[in-house]
Amino acid sequence: MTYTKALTIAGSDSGGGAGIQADLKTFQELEVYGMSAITALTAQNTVGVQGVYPASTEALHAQIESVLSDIGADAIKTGMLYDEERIDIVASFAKKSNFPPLIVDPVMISTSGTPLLKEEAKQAMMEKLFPHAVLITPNIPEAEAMTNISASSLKARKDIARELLTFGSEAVLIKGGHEEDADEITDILFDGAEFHYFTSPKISTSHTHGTGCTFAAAITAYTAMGKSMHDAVRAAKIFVYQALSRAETIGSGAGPVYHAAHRTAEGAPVKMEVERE
Ligand SMILES: Nc1ncnc2c1ncn2[C@@H]1O[C@H](COP(=O)(O)OP(=O)(O)O)[C@@H](O)[C@H]1O
Ligand SMILES: Cc1ncc(COP(=O)(O)OP(=O)(O)O)c(N)n1
Repeated sequence: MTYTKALTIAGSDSGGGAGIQADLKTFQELEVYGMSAITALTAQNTVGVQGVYPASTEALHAQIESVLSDIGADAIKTGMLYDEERIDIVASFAKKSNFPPLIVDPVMISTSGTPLLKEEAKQAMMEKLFPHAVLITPNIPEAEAMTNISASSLKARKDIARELLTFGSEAVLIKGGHEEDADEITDILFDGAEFHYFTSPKISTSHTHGTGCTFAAAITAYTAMGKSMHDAVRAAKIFVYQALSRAETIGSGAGPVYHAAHRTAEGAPVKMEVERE
């Protein structure tokens, strides 16, 4: 048997709910061999982020080099990148012609409010990394921060997707998890030709820690398996819905999603629509 392999380049969450830990749990659950290159350590739990400790640039470069020069990967995901120096390192690998499909989750700030990317590195991420990505996966605050467009309507989100696509990724996925006062949540995938809408009921829970990381990691795993972008997003949306629906109280704050939920869940109510540009 040949393993399907995926690499995550991201920060470590000591609490185990987001970052590298969420990514590796997701890869394992989907039977994808997971590897990691750590950009920064965070001291983090369900209440918040108590400390951020970047890995040296030398250490980051060496981790990626070690993994890719020997084991290789069928798809790669980025999460917390911390600053421009670390973005430059990832971009120096990503620009190589044989680099695997890259999914960029443009992590900027934790839900608890701690910056995970330096403000001045935002532009570098957009200009240096997005052109190498098959997909970028901003949530609503990230999409707004990168475009200065308020994502308050469907029309605005479509405009945001169009603008973000100009940075050169093959597709843009605007996640709707931060939609307030909604019964349903819609994620919008745009590839320049079509808008795909993925809608599910909004699960009423405060235990949403790690949803974005888990979603992007599942997309990466399905991409590594060879699924089309549309099919990878659909399957990942089902995976994260199931994980959210079984999130339990761990710690005293926002608990993590439960990555093993898909083992016993019977599907998920995800609707899909498509619209031509
Ligand atoms: N309360 C919820 N109910 C159902 N799905 C959710 C909920 N919150 C987030 N999601 C889904 O989880 C995924 C991650 O979205 P989001 O929470 O916006 O990302 P992030 O964690 O980066 O802020 C998306 O597929 C989104 O639709
Ligand atoms: C180390 C680390 N990386 C990323 C995040 C953000 O996680 P995400 O799943 O996007 O969202 P929240 O868990 O913050 O809602 C993180 N917290 N830590």
